[in-house]
Amino acid sequence: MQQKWYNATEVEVGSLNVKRRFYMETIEVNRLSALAFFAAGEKYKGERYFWQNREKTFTLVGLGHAYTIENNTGHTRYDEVAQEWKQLTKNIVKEEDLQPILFGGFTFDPQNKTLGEWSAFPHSFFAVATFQLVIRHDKAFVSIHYITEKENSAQIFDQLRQERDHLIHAAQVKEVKTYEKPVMTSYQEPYKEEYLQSIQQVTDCIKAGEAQKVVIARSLALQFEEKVASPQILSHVIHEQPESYLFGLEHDDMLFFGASPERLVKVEEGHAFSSCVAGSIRRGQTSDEDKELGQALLNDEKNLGEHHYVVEMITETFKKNCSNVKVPKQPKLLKIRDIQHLYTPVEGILNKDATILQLVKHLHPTPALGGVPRQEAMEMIRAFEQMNRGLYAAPIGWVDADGNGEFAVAIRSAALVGDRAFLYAGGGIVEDSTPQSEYEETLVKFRPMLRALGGNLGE
Ligand SMILES: C=C(O[C@@H]1C=C(C(=O)O)C=C[C@H]1O)C(=O)O
Ligand SMILES: [Mg+2]
Repeated sequence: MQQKWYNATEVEVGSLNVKRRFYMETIEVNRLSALAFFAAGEKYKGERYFWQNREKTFTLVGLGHAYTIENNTGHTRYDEVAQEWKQLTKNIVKEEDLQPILFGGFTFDPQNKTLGEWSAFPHSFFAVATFQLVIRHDKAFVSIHYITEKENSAQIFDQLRQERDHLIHAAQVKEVKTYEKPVMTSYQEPYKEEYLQSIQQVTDCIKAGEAQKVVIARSLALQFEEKVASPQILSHVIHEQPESYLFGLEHDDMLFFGASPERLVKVEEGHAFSSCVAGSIRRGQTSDEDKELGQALLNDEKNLGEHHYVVEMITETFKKNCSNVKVPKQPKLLKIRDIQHLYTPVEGILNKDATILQLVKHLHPTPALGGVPRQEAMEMIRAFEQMNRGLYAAPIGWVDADGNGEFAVAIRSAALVGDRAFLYAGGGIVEDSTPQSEYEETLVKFRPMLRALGGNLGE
């Protein structure tokens, strides 16, 4: 077991300029199960997270909060998080695999005042984990982070080391535990009529020239026989949705989780990447039918319209923040288990003064989840949707202290609160949208999380 140790560094954090010491230690460990590591941290329930990138080359698990950055401000929230993170990490020694990671998300819309399952959730919520597991290209590292105002912390740190060793031991299992799916006792589509009507109304507004595209979403409400545990759900999310970002973020009694195919932004050593994912059709029953559906999607005016707005906006944002911006002229197909989308990757070289959190600030919400023009679309979403999106359709992901990081758009997602779950899905409404087909599109988009939760929609 290779062991690396950093001396404690003293950094000043927060607006009060309290002197805090930031202790960290990282060790490389033999292969272990990320899910078993998450489950072993039961003691930290409410303060855990799980993340895996689309390519499955980077897995991140956090147990316990060494430090959190939270705020409830509006447009300044991105800069505030960036500022506090910079303060916290400015004096630490940085190496790729051996540095603290900040994981969390920004809610979809701080101006939405609708009450519900998200009422207690901060509009920015990020954490540095007490125990952080990183699996990168088959190498696993476990870090302890301890941030304190106390002068003498040697004893506490020793206790954390013991705890870490237990967690690692529990996660180095030969066979990962399998979990049953929860037993669902009720399935509801709240405000279904209002949703169908809103699609008509939004389409009418678009025809009247009030906006060009608006993404309207709705939720499913599920009830289970008993409380559902986070590892139980994550085990099914992991196994059933291999082609996506997988994420789970606990906050008090809630687990927000999902499997999203959509990258908002990734920054790696000065290169920035985004993806335009908009326009949808179901998968075929046979490979011939699947190809036909894909071809139909690539040539469908309505879906090309939905897609085009996203490409235009992301390209424009990249041109303001990057050089060498590359965007293919035609979308490709992105095929995932239940659905196929139109997909256009965008990339560039980040300008010297640009950062990943700035890109998140400018990109969110893209017209894939908000609309065009942005402000008008956001107002219509606030007016028509009978829910608060919380982290659904919002940026979720991580940054390190070097400015690398990745954010997914948290779609195909759900919030689990005790014995209840809320699933979210929507679609891009344009001039020629119809309520019934949009409704059906949301049913397809609910499928992955519904399946993970033990339900199905007549598949
Ligand atoms: C809004 C969602 O997805 C977005 C809307 C899409 C569409 O309308 O075609 C496709 C992908 C996403 O950009 C969702 O999954 O809830
Ligand atoms: Mg659509």
